[in-house]
Amino acid sequence: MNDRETVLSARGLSKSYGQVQAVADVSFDAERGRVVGFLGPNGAGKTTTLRMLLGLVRPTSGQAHALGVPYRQLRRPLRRVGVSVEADAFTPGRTGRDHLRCYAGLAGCGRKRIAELLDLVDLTEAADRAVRGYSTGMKRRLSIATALLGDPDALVLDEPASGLDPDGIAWLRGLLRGFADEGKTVLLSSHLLDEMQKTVDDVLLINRGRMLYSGPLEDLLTPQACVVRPAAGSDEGIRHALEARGHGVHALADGRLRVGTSRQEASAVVAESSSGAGSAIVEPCTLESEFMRLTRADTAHAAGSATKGSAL
Ligand SMILES: Nc1ncnc2c1ncn2[C@@H]1O[C@H](COP(=O)(O)OP(=O)(O)OP(=O)(O)O)[C@@H](O)[C@H]1O
Repeated sequence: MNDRETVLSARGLSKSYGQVQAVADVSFDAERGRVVGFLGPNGAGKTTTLRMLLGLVRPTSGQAHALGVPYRQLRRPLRRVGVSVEADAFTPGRTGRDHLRCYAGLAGCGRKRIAELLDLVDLTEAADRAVRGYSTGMKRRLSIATALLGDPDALVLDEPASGLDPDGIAWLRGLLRGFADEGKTVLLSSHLLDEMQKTVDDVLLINRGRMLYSGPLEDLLTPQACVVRPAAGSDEGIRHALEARGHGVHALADGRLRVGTSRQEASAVVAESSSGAGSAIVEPCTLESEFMRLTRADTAHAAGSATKGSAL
């Protein structure tokens, strides 16, 4: 197998629910050895796409493949693609250990693997308690253990970090990195952008069901752009100074400005502006800044098109 082997893929995937276009013509490849973050605002279409990939939702059009075939055609799927998409899908009266036992047969593993995984997700002590008494984070850990049971080639995880405490989130980051470093593939959705910036190799960014960006994180975080945080009262002056020099400026949700030039150039413009040096902090782009820039621009574009359409 070569390094750039596609493990999970979508081609022209679309899904409509009546008038709602949940996913529109989405294509991507998640490659071997990569952690791929699937990001987007609420209602963007992430869960619907993951569910189509896993054969849980039938696409209106397009195809999704796991290891070269539709997920439902995989033989021994738990050994190929580990899945955590509904962290609450447990029988409440069953213990954590019994839950894993139910899937162990399908995953082709025995008691030893169950004990190892309970240990890995820090549930050994709680293993013989009913899942109904588990906290949200404990259920999430059990769901992750279930995904890992068959020692699969790939993991598909929908918001795996939600409900985990800070130690748990750091643990998950290490787990996913180690998994990818073994040459396996992770596709995960999350709203925790700082965490995703520390975790992922590639980014899929979706908004209104459409793919806005698909590629390496490092290409998204280009040094040819930066984030300017103006001091109170300086924002208008700094914005005008940057725009007067021909730099594209996008206001982020929290008053910061995402600027299409290097940090060095932005710092020089700030220093020369009427507000003067020290009136703003200039920082590198982050996954959060690029997420906000791309999704806000796309949403504004859609709103503009809708207004134009209704005026006709
Ligand atoms: N079963 C369904 N019936 C009708 N509409 C649906 C259904 N499932 C999803 N949708 C709609 O499809 C769109 C995408 O939803 P989806 O759950 O895929 O988004 P998401 O990106 O996972 O959102 P979140 O970040 O909030 O979990 C939304 O408008 C949602 O209301």
